[in-house]
Amino acid sequence: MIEARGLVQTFRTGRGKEKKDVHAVRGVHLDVGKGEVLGFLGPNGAGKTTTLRMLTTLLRPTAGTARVAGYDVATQPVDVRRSIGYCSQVGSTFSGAYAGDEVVDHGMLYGMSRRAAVAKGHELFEMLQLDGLWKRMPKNMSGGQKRRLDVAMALVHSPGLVFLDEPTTGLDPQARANLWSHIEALRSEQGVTVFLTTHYLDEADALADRIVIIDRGEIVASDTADELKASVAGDLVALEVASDDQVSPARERLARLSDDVEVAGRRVSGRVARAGKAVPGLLRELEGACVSLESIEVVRPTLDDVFLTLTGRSLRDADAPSLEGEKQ
Ligand SMILES: Nc1ncnc2c1ncn2[C@@H]1O[C@H](COP(=O)(O)OP(=O)(O)OP(=O)(O)O)[C@@H](O)[C@H]1O
Repeated sequence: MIEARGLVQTFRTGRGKEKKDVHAVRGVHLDVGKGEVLGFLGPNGAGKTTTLRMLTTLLRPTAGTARVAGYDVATQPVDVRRSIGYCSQVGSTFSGAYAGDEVVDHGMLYGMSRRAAVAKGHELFEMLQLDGLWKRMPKNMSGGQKRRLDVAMALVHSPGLVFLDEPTTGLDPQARANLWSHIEALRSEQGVTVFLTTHYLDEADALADRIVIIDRGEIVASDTADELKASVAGDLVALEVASDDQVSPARERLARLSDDVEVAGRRVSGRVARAGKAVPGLLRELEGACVSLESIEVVRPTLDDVFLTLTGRSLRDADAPSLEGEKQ
């Protein structure tokens, strides 16, 4: 559904001597298959929206090519737009008409008949739990309802591929969870391919089949959340032994599985690849060495651990301000 090769976007900012190039996206390769939910994750300013704007034909790439839904973004933009749905980060600007009429107008803009757009609109209102709000003006809706209306607008013409740019930013936890279940249903019930940008780790973790992490305009990782976590960080295994003389044998057994064992009092911990598989054997060995445990904790790494390992920075704190290139 999406095939991007070497996408580049360089913005020229400032005037006269203050002219600067901002290298927002620096050679992005991406492949997204049919029916896949791709989580496009990165800190603020990493280049997520810029990449998405190139893929949706809103911005012409400085270099590189992309095919979206089978069409070239540079030479066949109208075909691309007809084939996709797009929910922008800022949301739609509504005209002051009723919510239902907004959706119908949007569908007709894509060439649907009024009757087909009304029918599809009602179907989407039901699916997105907007029933009863057809004749409500969007300005009188809650943030969560408005965001779901944005999604309805993106879906009215039944695209097979939908781009959602930070769809849950600004929503309360309940509204976020609610929108997640709708996004999940798009894929599982309707086979829609979803390209989702987010800077929420839990969102990418919960929704995406595959996660692509972008940092400073470059892709630094692409895999399932499980594989990313397994390959980079390893699970943290923490043992609490029953007495001081058991620390040493526990440390020795854990060191067979982990390169970075740490000891703090009676707590012995270390990162272990695929701990779910390794821990039963470890427990048997500890028992054989007469080590008795007060507790054992296995903590799975987060996507933030992955980002930290890849870039040396935390995704939570990272922003990507230093994209500016040479002064012109
Ligand atoms: N029109 C523009 N002119 C100049 N610089 C721009 C423009 N649009 C974006 N940028 C810069 O390009 C970089 C990437 O921005 P982009 O909006 O793609 O990031 P993002 O990952 O979507 O961030 P966020 O999560 O904050 O939305 C940033 O440094 C941004 O300031």
